[in-house]
Amino acid sequence: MLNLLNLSRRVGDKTLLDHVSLSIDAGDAIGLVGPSGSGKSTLMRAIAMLDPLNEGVIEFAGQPITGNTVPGYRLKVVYLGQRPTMLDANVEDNLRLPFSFAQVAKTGLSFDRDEAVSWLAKYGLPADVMRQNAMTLSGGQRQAIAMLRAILVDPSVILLDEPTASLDEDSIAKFEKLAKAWKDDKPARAWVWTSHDRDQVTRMTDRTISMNSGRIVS
Ligand SMILES: Nc1ncnc2c1ncn2[C@@H]1O[C@H](COP(=O)(O)OP(=O)(O)OP(=O)(O)O)[C@@H](O)[C@H]1O
Repeated sequence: MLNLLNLSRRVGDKTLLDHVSLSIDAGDAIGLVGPSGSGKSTLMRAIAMLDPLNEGVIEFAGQPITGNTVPGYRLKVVYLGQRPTMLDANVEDNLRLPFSFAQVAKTGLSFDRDEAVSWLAKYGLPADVMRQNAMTLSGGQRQAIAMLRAILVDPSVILLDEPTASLDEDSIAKFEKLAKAWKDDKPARAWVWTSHDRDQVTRMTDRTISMNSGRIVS
């Protein structure tokens, strides 16, 4: 589904990614591990095409992604970081936000409130949370809303970059359950998940890739 070929990223004289190649297949659940500073976030952001590359090609569904194919690709391959940005607005407005983007409108997707409410319920939140200001949510709830905002646009791959690093045990369990519900819903869905918690990597992924110094080492 997704082929990364020889991705390199340099900033000044520093090499952040050094000729990284990787295939992500439909249904994959990949754990990306490595010491702090080894390049995991840099690789995840590169896969999401959020940062420029000096070298390399990203192919999605057999097509190299460049120029006018990038915006559509960004809807299918989505990055979720540790502290996602929320609008100072209610949860519903936050969930509706992607649907105001021209690129999403082009796909014909529209915001489905009932679907949003059913995902909230899977996380254990009642429908009236839709009216709550997102700034008043707990860290775990905010992360769940950020995940739902991604899910509602129907991506193929989610890049989960230490999504639960700052959460308590209960919120971690609920987030993992929500993520599993998304993945199990369609077998072709895939994720790459970075975490310093080895137990979480074991729970949430089928194969592990290790990075060091901007390279995949195993
Ligand atoms: N924009 C940038 N400019 C310069 N150096 C950067 C930039 N972004 C990241 N780096 C450096 O690249 C290296 C890899 O950073 P990255 O955040 O990808 O590591 P990581 O493996 O995700 O670490 P952690 O596990 O702590 O999150 C680090 O040395 C970091 O300081």
